[in-house]
Amino acid sequence: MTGAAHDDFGFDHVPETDQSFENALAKARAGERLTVDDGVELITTGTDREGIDAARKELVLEAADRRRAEMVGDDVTFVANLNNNVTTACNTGCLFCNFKNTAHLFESDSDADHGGFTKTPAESRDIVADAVEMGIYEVTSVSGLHPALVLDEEHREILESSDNPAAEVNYKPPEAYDTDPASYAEQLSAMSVDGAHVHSMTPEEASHAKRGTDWTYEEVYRRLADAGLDSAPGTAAEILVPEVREVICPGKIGTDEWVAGMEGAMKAGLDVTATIMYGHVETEKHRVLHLDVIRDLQDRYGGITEFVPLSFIHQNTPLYDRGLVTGGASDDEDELLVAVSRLYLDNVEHIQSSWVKFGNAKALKLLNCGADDLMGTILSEEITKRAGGGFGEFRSFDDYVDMITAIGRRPVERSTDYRTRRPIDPDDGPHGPMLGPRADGTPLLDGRRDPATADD
Ligand SMILES: C[S@@+](CC[C@H](N)C(=O)[O-])C[C@H]1O[C@@H](n2cnc3c(N)ncnc32)[C@H](O)[C@@H]1O
Ligand SMILES: Nc1c(NC[C@H](O)[C@H](O)[C@H](O)CO)[nH]c(=O)[nH]c1=O
Ligand SMILES: N[C@@H](Cc1ccc(O)cc1)C(=O)O
Ligand code: SF4
Repeated sequence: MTGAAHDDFGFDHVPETDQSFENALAKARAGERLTVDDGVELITTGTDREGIDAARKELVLEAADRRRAEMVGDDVTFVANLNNNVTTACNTGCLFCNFKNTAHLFESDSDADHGGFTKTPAESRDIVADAVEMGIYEVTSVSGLHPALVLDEEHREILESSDNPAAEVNYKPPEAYDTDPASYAEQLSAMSVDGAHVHSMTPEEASHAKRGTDWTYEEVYRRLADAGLDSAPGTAAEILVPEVREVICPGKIGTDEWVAGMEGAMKAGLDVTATIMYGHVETEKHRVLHLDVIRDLQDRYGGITEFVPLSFIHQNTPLYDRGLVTGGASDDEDELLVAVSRLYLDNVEHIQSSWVKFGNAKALKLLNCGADDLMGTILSEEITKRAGGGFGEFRSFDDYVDMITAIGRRPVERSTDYRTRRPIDPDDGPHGPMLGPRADGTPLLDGRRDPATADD
């Protein structure tokens, strides 16, 4: 359990099972498909005891580490990428998020100093072009749901012909704002510099790109793919159980809609990732129910390239300010979440360990608890930083090689879809990217270290 008094929320889903820890562990070791009850036993280290049992935890971590080695071997992958968030303007009001700024503050007649930003497509293109020149393979772009953002001009016409667009569909024309973000199509096309892989449009953003129309998610993602989208991030997942979403993100799309969005992306031929954002008000049962939604989706479509555990960063968030939580997940909880993700998601190959959320030391530890991927260089970070995280905004290739070889594993540069992989010889430095459209092995950051990372 995390820093929340679960009783306060009156949740229906509590960690009680008809299974024993020993049975669940035996099934996990044998590679049998786990039930929700099995998952709950493993993630709690047994519902027959209060708190986490240290010896049992080690057994779960060991089983997950072994499963990781069998499924994907000992390589640790990472991608040369850039985060380019287009705008922080958002009215959705998620209580775990401090990335957003209320959209009316961006209007031309507001003189409030909101501290956020909106980029034009030309600005996005320049930022991405610089990073592509440095050698990145992928640009990841996730943003607030700016009321002026539309899928394309046809979408804008539909929204502008609505009688009361602001109230009905969260649309305001670009003229109302200081900066015009243009359309998703224009932003995606601007970021497709020299064929860089564009990883963007979460199901929440796709829902925004579809508002006020009768388009299906598949059609929305097809249009976005035509504009330059290559794969979609499965964020906005948070915890895919309605009673948790009601507390932490009542303004967001529901569980079924999130699944429909992901299905639409996969039907449109795109790869997707899947995430969990945990360590706030949810119980261990909710975590496992979430894994069950992801495993079921992957059984049906098979397009999920990786699962990304995002540990809640609490410091500057409404959930913490309002006393709904007193902190985030403990180290034990992070380790067990990663391990049980590996054991439960028998159909997802890659589990990501995020240095942004965990810091270097814990991110490396998690590579021995079931994870096999260490994310990307990202070069810029806003979501965690604004929430109060302190693990910096980038990692260089030399950082990656040092970290991964320090735990006795082999560093491998990957493409977003993991199909292209380049093992790196640690002795042949300095190291730089080779897979991006303009990459030639020159160090991305010529030996720079992120000041925020010192010795975490
Ligand atoms: C900030 S949103 C941007 C994209 C889009 N607005 C959406 O909600 O999908 C992307 C994701 O960041 C994650 N996130 C936001 N605040 C966080 C926090 N305080 N700690 C950990 N993850 C967070 C959530 O999982 C969220 O879905
Ligand atoms: N886990 C975090 C990520 N993960 C996404 C990766 O950087 C990459 O885009 C993906 O693996 C597809 O190749 N990104 C963040 O900015 N912060 C994280 O915590
Ligand atoms: N946006 C997420 C990270 C993320 C991005 C892309 C992904 O495919 C997965 C996760 C965060 O920083 O919290
Ligand atoms: S998580 Fe996304 S949708 Fe929710 S408030 Fe933050 S930016 Fe907006």
